[in-house]
Amino acid sequence: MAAAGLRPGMGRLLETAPALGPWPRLYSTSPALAEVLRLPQKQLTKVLYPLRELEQHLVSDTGPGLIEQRLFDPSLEDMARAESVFAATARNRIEYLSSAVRLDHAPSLQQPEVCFIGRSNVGKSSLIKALFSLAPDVEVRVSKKPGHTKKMNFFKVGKYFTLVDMPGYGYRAPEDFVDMVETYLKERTNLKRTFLLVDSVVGITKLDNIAIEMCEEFALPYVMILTKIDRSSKGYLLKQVLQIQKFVNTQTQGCFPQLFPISSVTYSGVHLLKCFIADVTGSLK
Ligand SMILES: Nc1nc2c(ncn2[C@@H]2O[C@H](COP(=O)(O)OP(=O)(O)OP(=O)(O)O)[C@@H](O)[C@H]2O)c(=O)[nH]1
Ligand SMILES: [Mg+2]
Repeated sequence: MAAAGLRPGMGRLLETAPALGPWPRLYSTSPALAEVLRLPQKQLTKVLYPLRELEQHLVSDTGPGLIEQRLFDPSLEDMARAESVFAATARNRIEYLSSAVRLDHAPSLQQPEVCFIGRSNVGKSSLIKALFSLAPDVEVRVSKKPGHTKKMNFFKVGKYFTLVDMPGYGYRAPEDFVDMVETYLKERTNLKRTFLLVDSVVGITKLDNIAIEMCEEFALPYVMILTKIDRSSKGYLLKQVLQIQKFVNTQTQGCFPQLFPISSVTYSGVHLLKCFIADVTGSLK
């Protein structure tokens, strides 16, 4: 079965997977880790470690570090623990808290906070919806039309942290975007990490560059997420990843050197990202 050759701990996690029968698709359509662990190894790597899967297509003499993917390399046990942080239960309430158009309207909380910024339509709300797929009562609105999210939307993840879905910059951005988002990024004291989403099909645009410069200027610790990876061929995605990785390595100071490619459709990369968020907010202790 698919477990052969997998890392320690995976076998035990597999035992907890429900008996589902053979997996019919090329990748996961289920957000639950236990079900992902039942996939054949190739598909499993693609869902849990998309960079590792891409790296296999690099020629061997290109040298290490071309894709910085092993800085954050959690065990499957950590991924399972992170999953429980993101799973709603009676004791772990995951809920929409409030929306704000100004920082002084934001809920005042002591919990660590993470926020998601990026161009309108890049997939911020879709990603948050995918992160909350085990909390189906939480409503996160997504739309084909850019500029859908107009306010900062705050969500509480149990006793662990809050997560903020931001309006997008660029096309149909709200008028007060700059006041709202810049002030938030500059002054929110419990903000632990900013996740900057870049469309993997489009690459880093001029507008993304402005956001990157803002993160750098405010000395924010930020992380680049590459969205919509289900939309490209492997070859194209690899080219984009290498280009963006080079940019991060040479042009940024505050950006975490490991990229997080994700698809909110196939859940590829979403489990790893959940684990990273749980880790940076101190939720895995
Ligand atoms: N194929 C694919 N489509 C995606 C993915 N993520 C988002 N989309 C689509 O992209 C569009 C925009 O998604 P949203 O999540 O609303 O984007 P947003 O960044 O929140 O946009 P604003 O709220 O306008 O700033 C929708 O049509 C989504 O279905 C993805 O991973 N794969
Ligand atoms: Mg949105």
